[in-house]
Amino acid sequence: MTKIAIFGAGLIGGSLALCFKGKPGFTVTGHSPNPKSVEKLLKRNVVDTATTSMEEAAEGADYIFLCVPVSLLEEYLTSLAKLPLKQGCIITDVGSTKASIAQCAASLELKGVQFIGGHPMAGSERSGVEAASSHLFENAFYVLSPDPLTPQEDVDRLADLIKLTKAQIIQVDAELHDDIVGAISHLPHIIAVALVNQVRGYNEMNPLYQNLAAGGFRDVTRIASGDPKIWRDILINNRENLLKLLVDWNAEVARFIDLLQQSDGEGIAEQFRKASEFRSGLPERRKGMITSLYDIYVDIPDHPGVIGQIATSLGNKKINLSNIQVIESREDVPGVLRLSFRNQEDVDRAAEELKKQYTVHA
Ligand SMILES: NC(=O)C1=CN([C@@H]2O[C@H](COP(=O)(O)OP(=O)(O)OC[C@H]3O[C@@H](n4cnc5c(N)ncnc54)[C@H](O)[C@@H]3O)[C@@H](O)[C@H]2O)C=CC1
Ligand SMILES: O=C(O)C(=O)Cc1ccc(O)cc1
Repeated sequence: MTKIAIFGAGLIGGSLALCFKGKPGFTVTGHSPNPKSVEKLLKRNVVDTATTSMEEAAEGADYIFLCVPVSLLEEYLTSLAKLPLKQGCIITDVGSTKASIAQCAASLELKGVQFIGGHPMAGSERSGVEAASSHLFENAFYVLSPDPLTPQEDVDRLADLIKLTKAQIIQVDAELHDDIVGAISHLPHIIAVALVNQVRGYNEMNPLYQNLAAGGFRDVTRIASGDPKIWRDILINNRENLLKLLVDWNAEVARFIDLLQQSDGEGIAEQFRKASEFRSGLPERRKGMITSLYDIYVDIPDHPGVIGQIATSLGNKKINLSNIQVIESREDVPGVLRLSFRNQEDVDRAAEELKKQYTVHA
């Protein structure tokens, strides 16, 4: 039996556990210091066994996944290094930053055990094991940041296991990872939060701001709902990169101030053209980062009961909806419904079914 131990089975750890659990030859153990969390893991059937004892969870494990908030990773790795681990055990993590944990691993004496940093580039603004899904990582990138001295066969062994998540594995140096992910994930989270808070301030004077906020505002700010503690840790950990990125962001803001002061319409249009061109080159339907869900959009006439009819027709075909959201709905104007699913198969089946009656944008 290959034993996989998951430390911190929340959104990411729980989703990994679901990818491994039930596969022939594998047994999955969850660890949390909190007895209520252990109980919940067992009740939700996310793991085969669960324990509050770190020693018990780690004992005999072939793979250990550290899935706790970034600020706890080093503490966990340091504690594990003191335990009698199985020879050949691979310890990995899922933290959104990679340089500090790599430095910590390099400073420890890990005898007969390898540490290989990892980061599944998929997730959501939700947290906790309640939001876990075995489909979370499908088609997403999964970064591995091995130290250059790590034997390739160990990296390959971990990669083979991670393939069960259906993610696409890519190796990136830890420092470079933090630089790039700072720009494409951490900075956007700061911008989304700052923008929401700017509008929240205006809304205190006039609640019409909130009422009118739809479409673009919602799309661009979804990630502002991320878990405050998880994001506090990520931003503090990657602060050096983020401070530089925010200087560059200030320059982008200053450019728009300048264009507006000059009423430079051509300059503004040029900014939109360049952005649109780059954005259209982004991978489609790749989960994680900005596009995160399997969504379809349905134009709906604005009359009572239509949402219920759509939900019922999908239910009749046993197609599971993971989320439903009215994006725009005004009197006499067709609204748009965003339907989210857990996998591509459900997206395709739902689109086929709804196309019979509605205009569907997949
Ligand atoms: N949220 C996301 O979309 C993504 C998060 N990550 C990384 O994954 C890791 C976990 O994040 P999520 O699963 O989103 O968070 P989560 O809040 O859903 O799960 C965190 C887990 O750590 C445990 N935990 C929290 N505080 C603890 C403590 N003091 N002692 C012991 N256990 C504790 C929780 O009980 C839970 O099991 C973080 O390092 C994060 O940077 C990586 C990719 C995506
Ligand atoms: O929900 C989104 O779009 C995300 O940005 C998810 C995400 C959050 C944190 C990560 O380290 C990786 C991916």
